[in-house]
Amino acid sequence: MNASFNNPNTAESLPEAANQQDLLQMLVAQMQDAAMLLSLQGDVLQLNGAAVELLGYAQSELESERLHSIILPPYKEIFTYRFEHSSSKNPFVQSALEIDMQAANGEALPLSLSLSLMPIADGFLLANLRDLRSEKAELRKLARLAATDPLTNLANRRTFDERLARAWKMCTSQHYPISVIVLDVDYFKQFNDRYGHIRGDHCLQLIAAAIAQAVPDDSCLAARYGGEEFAVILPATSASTAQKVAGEIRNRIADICMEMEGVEHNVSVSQGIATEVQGQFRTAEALLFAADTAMYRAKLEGRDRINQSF
Ligand SMILES: Nc1nc2c(ncn2[C@@H]2O[C@H](COP(=O)(O)OP(=O)(O)OP(=O)(O)O)[C@@H](O)[C@H]2O)c(=O)[nH]1
Repeated sequence: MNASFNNPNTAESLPEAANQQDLLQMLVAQMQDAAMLLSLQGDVLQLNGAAVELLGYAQSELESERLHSIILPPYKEIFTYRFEHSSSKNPFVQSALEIDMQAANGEALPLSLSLSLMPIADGFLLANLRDLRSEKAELRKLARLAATDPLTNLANRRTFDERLARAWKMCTSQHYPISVIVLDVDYFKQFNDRYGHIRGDHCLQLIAAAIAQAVPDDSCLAARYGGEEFAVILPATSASTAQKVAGEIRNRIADICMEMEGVEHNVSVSQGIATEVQGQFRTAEALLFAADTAMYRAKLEGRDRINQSF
């Protein structure tokens, strides 16, 4: 194909098209949005300027290619099949579909792709490409915000509940133990009353960081469960290992020293642990409730201690 490529940003009238196909190519070249002209079988015939800019390929690099050669799984095989079976009687048309396409620099570009039939001669497909990178980044940011407690940066209660349900299912189906630790800051009302809520907030941040550092790996989750209450999920973790994690949290919190009004102030937490090993808890909620009850026992027994539910 030998279309004359016009500058899409000027209002100069198009040169007279010799035939409909030339006219189609001229129109594709004029489009502001990224577009390609394809044969019905997906051969790339033309990229407009916006498509060259988006994908980074020169027209000549894709001319002998088929569109599915740069579509990434899971749609690669589907597109290969659909193009192979595309004909003027049964063209492969597609409304906006989210796919990943390989750009010239190797990057996987998330795009919305639609394919429309241009009924000229035996037929062409017009592929419209919309860049979804900023939308995806925005969605990831929103998902992160929705999952995180803004004060401490730990997971929030909703994330905790979802992860506990998933971890419970995985561990009980595989007959792995699963442990939960519930932690509550001791005498925190007094702290707030004496030093104010802003210092109280800073204290919660330091405690959250200490808990996060004590959590063994990414399979575990530390969350802010409520005001001054935290919780940790330890999948595939026995009661004795959970006890060690709780001990590590206790040590790290003991190291927190906030100097206020010339006085050093230490904080402590009461912790309750519950572990599901052989079907003693029927649900994840029952396991969490047992850890919470164990934590309250730790409070009653004097605070700054770890209580295991049996
Ligand atoms: N600064 C601050 N304080 C909070 C926050 N959330 C809850 N609190 C405070 O945490 C305190 C909890 O007090 P209580 O439930 O009476 O418990 P406590 O004083 O820690 O006593 P025990 O738990 O019995 O050891 C209250 O004063 C709440 O206002 C928060 O986000 N920031």
